[in-house]
Amino acid sequence: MNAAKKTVVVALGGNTIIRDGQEGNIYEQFANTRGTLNAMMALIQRDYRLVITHGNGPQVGNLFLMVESTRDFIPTLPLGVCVADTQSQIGYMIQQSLQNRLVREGIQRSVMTLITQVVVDKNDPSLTIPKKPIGPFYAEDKAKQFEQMRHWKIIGDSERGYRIVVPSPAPLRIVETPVIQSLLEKNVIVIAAGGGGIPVVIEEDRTYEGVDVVVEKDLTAGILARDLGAQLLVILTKVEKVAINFNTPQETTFDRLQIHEAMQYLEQGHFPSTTMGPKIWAAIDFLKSGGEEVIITSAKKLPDALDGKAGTRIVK
Ligand SMILES: NC(=O)OP(=O)(O)O
Repeated sequence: MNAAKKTVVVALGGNTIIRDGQEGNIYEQFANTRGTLNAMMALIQRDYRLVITHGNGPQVGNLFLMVESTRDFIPTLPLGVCVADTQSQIGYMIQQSLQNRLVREGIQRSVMTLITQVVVDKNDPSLTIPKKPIGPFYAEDKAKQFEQMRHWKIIGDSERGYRIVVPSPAPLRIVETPVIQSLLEKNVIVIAAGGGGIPVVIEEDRTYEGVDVVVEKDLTAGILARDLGAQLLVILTKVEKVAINFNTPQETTFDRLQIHEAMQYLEQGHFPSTTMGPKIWAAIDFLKSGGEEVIITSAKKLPDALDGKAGTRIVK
């Protein structure tokens, strides 16, 4: 093992892979996945030990709708299993896309997707409170129709429409952390804890049992980075920089934020709980537990952000 090598955990939003205005079919998802590879290559070229994690909000919502629409003919799948399903599906897209890019560039480095479980607290009240948006955005009338007919809880999400919400407890730890660590020591690029991790609780006899929730991937990325002793956490999203008064004439973006400033803006309500909020929480927790630096930016801007020419850096 090269002791000087630094570890980075990079988190891709599920909506980087299914984009606004697209149908979201698998060909679009593969193309969007390939569109993030320059960002991954920028980290590989800087010789980091690399862990990639990703969201699954749009994908797990679509799968949930597929399961619901066939429930009269085919046995249903619980939400936790839908998370497992999307973790492997998106992991496969990233793994194969990155392997092909490495082959084309003549770089010999293995890539592996790991089925990864995340422990949540059995007594967390959030296990039964729907708050995490998944799946497509609906117009208000369609959303109301779903609420009445299907008894799903639906909320307005980021002024772009209405989405189904599901419970989303806080992640505590990743079950497979030691395996990820040993793969990193062998210089394998690991895709892990996708979709926030497959949520499990620990039973009295220390066994794991799946639960039907979707964990926030930014929070999982933060604890994954913390527990791996990573130096850098990168959160890739739709915007280039963190902003306050977002989408208003007073919008102000940041090149650099200190923890106390990020905390202050969070408390002032600048970062919504379904978009930038979890990214800022993850950044603060990671830095407080030993991380060196967090970069929040878009996949396109990451190469520049690594050189300090784009994105927002959050530091201690
Ligand atoms: N699981 C999760 O947080 O996914 P998104 O980032 O796509 O919402």
